[in-house]
Amino acid sequence: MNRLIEIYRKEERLVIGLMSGTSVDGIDAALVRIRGKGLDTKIELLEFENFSYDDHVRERIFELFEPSTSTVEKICHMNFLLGELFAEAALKIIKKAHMSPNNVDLIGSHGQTIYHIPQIIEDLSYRIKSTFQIGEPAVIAERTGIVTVGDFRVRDVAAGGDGAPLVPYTDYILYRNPENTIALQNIGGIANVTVLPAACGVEDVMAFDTGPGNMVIDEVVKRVTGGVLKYDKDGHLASKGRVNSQLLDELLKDEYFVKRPPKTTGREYFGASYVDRLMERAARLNLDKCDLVATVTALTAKSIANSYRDFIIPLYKIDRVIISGGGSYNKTLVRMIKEYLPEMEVMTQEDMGFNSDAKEAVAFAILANEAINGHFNNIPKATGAKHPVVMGKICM
Ligand SMILES: Nc1ncnc2c1ncn2[C@@H]1O[C@H](COP(=O)(O)OP(=O)(O)OP(=O)(O)O)[C@@H](O)[C@H]1O
Ligand SMILES: CC(=O)N[C@H]1[C@@H]2OC[C@@H](O2)[C@@H](O)[C@@H]1O[C@H](C)C(=O)O
Repeated sequence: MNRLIEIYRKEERLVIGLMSGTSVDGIDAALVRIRGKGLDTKIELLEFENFSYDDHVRERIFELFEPSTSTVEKICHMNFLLGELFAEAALKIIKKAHMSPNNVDLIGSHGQTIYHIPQIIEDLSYRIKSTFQIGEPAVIAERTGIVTVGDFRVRDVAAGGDGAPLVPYTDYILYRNPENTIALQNIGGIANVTVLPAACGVEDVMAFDTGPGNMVIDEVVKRVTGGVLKYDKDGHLASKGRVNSQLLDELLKDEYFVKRPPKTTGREYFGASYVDRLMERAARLNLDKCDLVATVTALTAKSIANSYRDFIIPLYKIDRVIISGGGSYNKTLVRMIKEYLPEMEVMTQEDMGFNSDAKEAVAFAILANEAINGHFNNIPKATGAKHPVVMGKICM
């Protein structure tokens, strides 16, 4: 029988979700048991691991983000190399679960975003938005023998959306609550929020990127330590510094923070050139290392809090904020968010007994499951798409 029909007919599927985010720390792989579809989806996380990139691979991925260091040859090659690494991650997670590829029905792979242009560019007579994820799903299907769904974002972009954020759809399925309004705040390279009003329908879900998450902090830490540190572990450096309010206020005037949702951003906006300009301003103000790290940590915290005050609180009273992503381990950042939002209960996924790191990989397993069911899996209100679509390209 056609393998796709066989998978389609199953009531329960074993699905692997693969994700590499904007921080480029590694490939998250989650093995999930999924029953049902849409609002009836039930999941059980069976296995999870983050497979770190080695430093050389990470550097080569970073080269692709910058037009000055990227080439078509490097992109062409890395698309296939990452396909191999994603396939390897899938096979390792299967082995860790003491299973074989034959037991697994499906892989949902996000890939690696290397460029994202959510603003409309007028070209010829077309109005073009674009986004680009690599990590060839055909290679994953070939190496694992498992039907692989990849390249999710582009269909939403084709329908007029930003192709992001996509996790709000799975947040809606998994976290909606009849009594409480919940804000799910992810702090990865970029920070994004999903607001699930109490007893919401899918049309009530609000979601957008609030701005930088760890991206600016990581880059500043790399520069002030001469590359010795790659991130501010547990927020240690920031905890020793003092926030410079002059620089913070200047940074918060950025037009991205003023723009109303739906909106998304990425490394093209808050990456290396943004930090070049920021370092120049910091030098003029004579800021020491720890004060600078404290100030950019406050930038993430305050831009999150301001997003709530400007765009969410006028519409909904938030009962609980649940933080996920690597930023939830930065104690200084979490402390600052709590200080800037004193009226809210702020907790982390770990406080709730969940695995914060696995959240996005699990989301791509669910999005793949929806695709196989022919179920719409974007939220037009969050991405700005003109209508719901089924995202994901299927490699048999
Ligand atoms: N113990 C820790 N202390 C401080 N920061 C941490 C810690 N652990 C991870 N991080 C931060 O989290 C980042 C990785 O976060 P995460 O894996 O959620 O990002 P991502 O998924 O790549 O990004 P995105 O969600 O934007 O795609 C690291 O680059 C680092 O800055
Ligand atoms: C284009 C792209 O890769 N965007 C990512 C990025 O990382 C966080 C934020 O910006 C979010 O909008 C999105 O990822 C998550 C997984 C999402 O789509 O929900």
